[in-house]
Amino acid sequence: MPHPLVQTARELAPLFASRAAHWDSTRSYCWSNIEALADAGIMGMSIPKDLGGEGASFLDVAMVVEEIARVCTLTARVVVEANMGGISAVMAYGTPEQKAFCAPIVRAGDKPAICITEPEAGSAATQMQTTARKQGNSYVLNGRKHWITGGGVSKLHLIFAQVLDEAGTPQGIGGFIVHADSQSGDVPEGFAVVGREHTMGLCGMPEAELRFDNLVVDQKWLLTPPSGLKRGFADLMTAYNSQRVGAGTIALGVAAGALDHAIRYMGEREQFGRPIAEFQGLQWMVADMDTQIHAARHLLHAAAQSGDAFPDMTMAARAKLFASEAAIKVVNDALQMFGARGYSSREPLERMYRDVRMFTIGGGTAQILRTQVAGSVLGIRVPQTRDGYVVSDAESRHAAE
Ligand SMILES: CC(C)(COP(=O)(O)OP(=O)(O)OC[C@H]1O[C@@H](n2cnc3c(N)ncnc32)[C@H](O)[C@@H]1OP(=O)(O)O)[C@@H](O)C(=O)NCCC(=O)NCCSC(=O)CCS(=O)O
Ligand SMILES: Cc1cc2nc3c(=O)[nH]c(=O)nc-3n(C[C@H](O)[C@H](O)[C@H](O)COP(=O)(O)OP(=O)(O)OC[C@H]3O[C@@H](n4cnc5c(N)ncnc54)[C@H](O)[C@@H]3O)c2cc1C
Repeated sequence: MPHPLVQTARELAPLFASRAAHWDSTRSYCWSNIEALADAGIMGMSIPKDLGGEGASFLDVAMVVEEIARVCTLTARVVVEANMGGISAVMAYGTPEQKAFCAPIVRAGDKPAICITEPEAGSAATQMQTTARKQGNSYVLNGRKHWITGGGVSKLHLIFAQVLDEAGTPQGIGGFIVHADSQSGDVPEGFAVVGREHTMGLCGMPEAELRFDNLVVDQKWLLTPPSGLKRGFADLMTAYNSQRVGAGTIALGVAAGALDHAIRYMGEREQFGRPIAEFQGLQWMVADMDTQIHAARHLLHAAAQSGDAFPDMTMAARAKLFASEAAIKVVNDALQMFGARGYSSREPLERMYRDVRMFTIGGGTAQILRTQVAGSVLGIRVPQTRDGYVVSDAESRHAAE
């Protein structure tokens, strides 16, 4: 039985569809859609009921995301970040104070920003240079983050940093909850949004560069992962697996929306005196598109339900990898079915094509996800640095005997 908010999302879809081209052409954030999402209870629907949320599962969220992504990729990304990734990490690992602080902000319409990537640390995220050095009861953050979705519009930020003790000795990677509202100017000293990318697609979403110059954060805002800071990165990425499922689901939704448009046009457009739906060349394309969409949905739903508190790493990687590559192909084929009309902004296909291209890049590239799946299937560690090593489970058992 789908969560009632799935039906609500379906009902909101025509409104979001009517506005999608506007956000894209004006490169503006979808504030009015967010108001509708917050009123409906979709912002923070995954937050537990005792903290004011709906207690919805990641599968529930995924089903809502697909409905919205069919018509507006931008709004779907907001829904993902308001329910998965950073906020889900806070809800799982946070102190009562951290949870009580963040939950109402998200329920009221904030999409938290997750700040992992840096100019010199993209795929190699563990090589991040941002530091958080202990000083009394605070941490002092210094560094830069790049490609931060929502930088300048998000209020909550989960900033990944190398944690140092007072002597400067590395303790591991931790996440810091920082409230900075650039819209109202309520920004802590030392926090700055220093640039915005001019992107190919998803144009209404700021992709920003942030800089921290001696940003002082009280120690109570350090999100301490359950295994401690030494394995902090692994725990934070475990929570991030939910967002990988979310990102894959956006790609799925865009593909499903593109197929809807293709089916419509195949019935409308006539050539050689008959609807183009009668040509077998296009019928077989439709069959392949439909098959890819169904396969992606099965993988994503299985991933959403896997793991304990969060989706299993391999299931999430496999599902996002498949869904993002399939979606790019499906949207490309849908655009092809429109002929020249697909290349024009009279139809949403050109926007969907630009939007969907991002999903084999953001959230772990297709190459990185393949490496993670391969490591898991082969049962080996697959470090990517030159001085890395590969030790199979069998070898390590042998060494231990
Ligand atoms: C993980 C990588 C950064 C590779 O780095 P390393 O080779 O240094 O690290 P590993 O040894 O592979 O991993 C260290 C440690 O963490 C565990 N780990 C890694 N990934 C996960 C995961 N997804 N889930 C759970 N645990 C994870 C790993 O098992 C190790 O633990 P042990 O030592 O074994 O105990 C690199 O592979 C990588 O993932 N790069 C991509 C970075 C990324 O995804 N960035 C996303 C930024 S946010 C974003 O893009 C938003 C876009 S969106 O719209 O969602
Ligand atoms: C629209 C968008 C939104 C984003 N939002 C966020 C966000 O909110 N927060 C955030 O922290 N980050 C965000 N990112 C950043 C994203 O996570 C990174 O772009 C991604 O992790 C890849 O890093 P990179 O771009 O530096 O590419 P690089 O790591 O420099 O990779 C360049 C190329 O080399 C390949 N490559 C790298 N290492 C290997 C390897 N070991 N094996 C094989 N191939 C390899 C990559 O696959 C890629 O093709 C976003 C990115 C985009 C495009």
